[in-house]
Amino acid sequence: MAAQACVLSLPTIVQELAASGVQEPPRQYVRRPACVRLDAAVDMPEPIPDVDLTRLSTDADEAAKLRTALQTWGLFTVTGHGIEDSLMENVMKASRGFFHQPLEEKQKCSNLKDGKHFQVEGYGSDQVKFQDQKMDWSDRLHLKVEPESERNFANWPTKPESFRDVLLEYASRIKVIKHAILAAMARILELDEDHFLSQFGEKAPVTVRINHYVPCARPDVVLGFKPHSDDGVLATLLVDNDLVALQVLRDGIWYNVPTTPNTILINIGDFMEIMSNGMFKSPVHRVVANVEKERTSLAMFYGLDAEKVIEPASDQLNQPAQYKKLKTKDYMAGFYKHFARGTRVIDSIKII
Ligand SMILES: O=C(O)CCC(=O)C(=O)O
Ligand SMILES: [Fe+2]
Repeated sequence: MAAQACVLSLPTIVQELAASGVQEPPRQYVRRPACVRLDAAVDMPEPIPDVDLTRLSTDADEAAKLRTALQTWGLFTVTGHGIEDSLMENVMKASRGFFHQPLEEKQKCSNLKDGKHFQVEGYGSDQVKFQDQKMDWSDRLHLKVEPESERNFANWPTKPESFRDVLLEYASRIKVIKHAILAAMARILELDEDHFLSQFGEKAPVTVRINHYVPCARPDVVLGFKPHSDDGVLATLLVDNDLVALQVLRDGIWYNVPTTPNTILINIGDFMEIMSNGMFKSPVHRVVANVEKERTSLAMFYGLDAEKVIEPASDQLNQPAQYKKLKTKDYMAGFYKHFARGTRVIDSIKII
């Protein structure tokens, strides 16, 4: 394990650290002295809006509910998507099952190629980009699902055996949600119904990030997932238990976001905030650690073709542009740098 002392190149697997029985998290996980508990938050004053997809295109009340969700929390749950509970249970079972395997098996999908060169796709922790970077108390498996031509099964787990098929099945079924929601968002802004859907391009990526959070004796000083907003147009989230762990920031206050198994939570991403000229906000969120229980979540991100220009629909909305336009690949180049520092690319392209 001597190589793991070099924090910059080889971050530790948190699951291994926790299994070794450490009580005090190592320095690189500790974010600040415990004057403010990092896991502190208040409950949301109202339930997260729940949008019924079967009524979205015909019922004005349902569309109004979506509009409110988009302009307040940037988060909502969806029903009426037709995805069976059994499929959601199976994809979460396979996801959790992956993390419950011996390290050796998981390392077959390591995101450190040749044991040292970091790539986004694969199993491990996030890239350490600079000295003193604070690390999250979680491990993750990151995979590219689309475009199909860029699916690299060499990075995918072969165990649990069901993993590949169930994930692909879930990814193909969940597309209906993206379509229904993006068409409804365009209608809400009185844009052409395919305004957002037409932005994706042929090589638009769909990526999956499966997060595994193990218990930590000091949830007051570490975070399971640092504050961030998601890249991409939107993200869907599925969880394996009802632990209160996800929090969203609004007007400087952290709110607990209740999440339950078999319920799909939608999260607006930065690209949508830009394209909607700030009408729809991409929420800053984080995940707090828990003393007793582990948790697994599966987030699916819908991005745009790397060559596409992300730009506000300011002309169509008759508004001055609030964000500079930029190519998706330039946004992504800045994303991981900002992500590591806990800052947001979107803040750097706002027109003040
Ligand atoms: O685990 C969660 O609840 C959220 C995960 C998340 O925000 C992400 O993967 O981007
Ligand atoms: Fe996120």
